[in-house]
Amino acid sequence: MAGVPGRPHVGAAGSPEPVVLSQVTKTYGRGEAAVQALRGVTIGFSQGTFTAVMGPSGSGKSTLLQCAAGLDTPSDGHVRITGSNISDMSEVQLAELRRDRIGFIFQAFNLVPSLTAEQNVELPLRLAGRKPAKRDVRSALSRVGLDRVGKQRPSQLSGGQQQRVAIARALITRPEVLFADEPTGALDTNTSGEVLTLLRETVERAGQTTIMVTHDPVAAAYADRVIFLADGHIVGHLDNPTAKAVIEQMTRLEG
Ligand SMILES: Nc1ncnc2c1ncn2[C@@H]1O[C@H](COP(=O)(O)OP(=O)(O)OP(=O)(O)O)[C@@H](O)[C@H]1O
Repeated sequence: MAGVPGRPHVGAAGSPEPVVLSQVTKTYGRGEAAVQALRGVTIGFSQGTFTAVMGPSGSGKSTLLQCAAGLDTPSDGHVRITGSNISDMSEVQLAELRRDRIGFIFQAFNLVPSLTAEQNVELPLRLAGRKPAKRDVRSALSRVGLDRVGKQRPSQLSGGQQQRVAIARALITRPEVLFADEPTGALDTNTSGEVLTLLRETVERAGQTTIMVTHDPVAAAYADRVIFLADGHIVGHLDNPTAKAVIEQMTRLEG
């Protein structure tokens, strides 16, 4: 898994892998209270693919996502994001990486309540000291199907609309990788379908590398690949998953 610093890793299939984990372990706490959340995870995420991460509660899904996104550092092993080993980066460099090259979407939307939809979408650019062009902000909202709500605040929007604003905000910087932690966990079935279709379209249209943690087999079926975690290990994967195949695999893991 060695690579040239600053260049994306190239996976076995010959495609670039903007995110690569090599023998990653993560232990929380010490001594008797220590919890091993990840126990030697090695995986690459190819450019332009959509991966779902599934597994029983406590299997390490969120920890994997946090380490893969540079929000947390592994106890051992290496994480390379867009070609850089995050262990070699300072806090400032990591913050810049997260700001400029990575997008995040969370279950709880995490919009700023006092800002309008447009101002929320502009926020990552403002934080990076860039002046957002109104045209870019409107077109980001338009791409997620929200042409008319730019001046509204989050409390005036439905859950699905709020998550669309969060997606527009995550994509405004054109990040190399989009991480989503349970993005449909707070949405009803129909709205979930709309949000997942939007994520799928972004992968197809913009080649957006997307990694999503989910508990929902129907959501996982929107991905190109599902990886399954159990007890901190990757224990299997499914390519071109169907919800039925995902349910079968999960039943085996939880049984
Ligand atoms: N900050 C922390 N401090 C201590 N233990 C933690 C911490 N974060 C996670 N853990 C533990 O690490 C293990 C993996 O947690 P993680 O949240 O990654 O699992 P998960 O698969 O995402 O679970 P869920 O589906 O319930 O969200 C669990 O045993 C959890 O209790």
